[in-house]
Amino acid sequence: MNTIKFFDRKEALARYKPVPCDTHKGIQGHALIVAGSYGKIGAAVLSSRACLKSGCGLVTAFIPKCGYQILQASNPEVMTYTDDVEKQISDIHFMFKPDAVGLGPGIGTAMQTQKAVLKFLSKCNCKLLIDADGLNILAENMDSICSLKENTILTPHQKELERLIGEWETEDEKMQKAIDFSLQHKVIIVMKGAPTHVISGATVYQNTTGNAALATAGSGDVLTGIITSLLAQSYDALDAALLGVYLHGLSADIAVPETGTHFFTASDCIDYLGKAFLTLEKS
Ligand SMILES: NC(=O)C1=CN([C@@H]2O[C@H](COP(=O)(O)OP(=O)(O)OC[C@H]3O[C@@H](n4cnc5c(N)ncnc54)[C@H](O)[C@@H]3O)[C@@H](O)[C@H]2O)[C@@H](O)CC1
Ligand SMILES: Nc1ncnc2c1ncn2[C@@H]1O[C@H](COP(=O)(O)OP(=O)(O)O)[C@@H](O)[C@H]1O
Ligand SMILES: [Mg+2]
Repeated sequence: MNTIKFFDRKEALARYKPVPCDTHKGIQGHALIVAGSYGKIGAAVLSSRACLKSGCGLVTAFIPKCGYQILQASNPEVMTYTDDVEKQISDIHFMFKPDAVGLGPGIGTAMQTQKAVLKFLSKCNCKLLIDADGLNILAENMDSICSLKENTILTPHQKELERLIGEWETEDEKMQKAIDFSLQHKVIIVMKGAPTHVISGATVYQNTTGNAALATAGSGDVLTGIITSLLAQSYDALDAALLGVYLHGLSADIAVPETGTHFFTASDCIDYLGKAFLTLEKS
């Protein structure tokens, strides 16, 4: 069994980079969030807002046409590109070079979306995180995994992980299969759960923040936004994954004494992110 390293405040401080006082939005990173479909534009709203609220200079969301007004009204600071198709993504196109892309929350697995994602993956050469339906599409088209750039971040919950690596019988077997997958495909796996493990080849980190309040719709979409933001701000993939998971959990830990567990939603996770970042900035 591999040794597990605990990722705590000391580890987070060692990786955290304060924002330089002479920076500007043009060098704070431009992230692209590819998310949403009819009925799940909320996933795009949450992930793009979390991305912006984690320090990214510019955030653009690529969404189906039906999400335009919802997204612009919910997140006025986020720019949007829309697909030509109304209810789902059919062709991912944009006119700038993103520093990082977060792809998958709420996009569904319609055939035209699958084709669009596979085409995008075959051409994408920037830092990339794949979540949710992006992972489900990958699992249904395993050949395309060869086209992923080294250190692409995958953020599966348990069910999505099973679709990617197959079933397991014990927790040890699950961990070993995830490690083998990470080694074979040279990807970083954020194995979401309670607790979350970040797997980079044979190295496994266990996160030390987070609580049951995160068991609520959209909290994974928020995590996608946070990690993509850190990637765009020039954190390397492993540091972005580790710090993102830590801050996401910490935000919920800070929130819960004030909100309670039942009341807490994914939007609260975003609202308390500032206080989570402050615990690193103040030291
Ligand atoms: N407001 C929105 O627009 C929202 C959109 N969402 C999107 O909806 C799509 C479907 O996501 P789902 O994750 O619900 O669908 P999935 O079918 O991928 O996963 C749901 C299944 O996985 C199981 N599962 C999830 N986490 C688990 C865990 N930790 N341990 C064991 N089993 C677990 C559930 O019990 C259920 O059977 C995704 O694209 C997602 O991003 C969700 O994030 C919810 C909010
Ligand atoms: N009981 C729990 N304790 C700690 N973290 C949790 C718990 N339940 C869920 N989470 C976290 O919440 C997030 C849920 O992600 P996900 O299942 O993708 O949600 P969604 O797809 O609804 O956005 C993950 O980061 C997971 O680790
Ligand atoms: Mg999810």
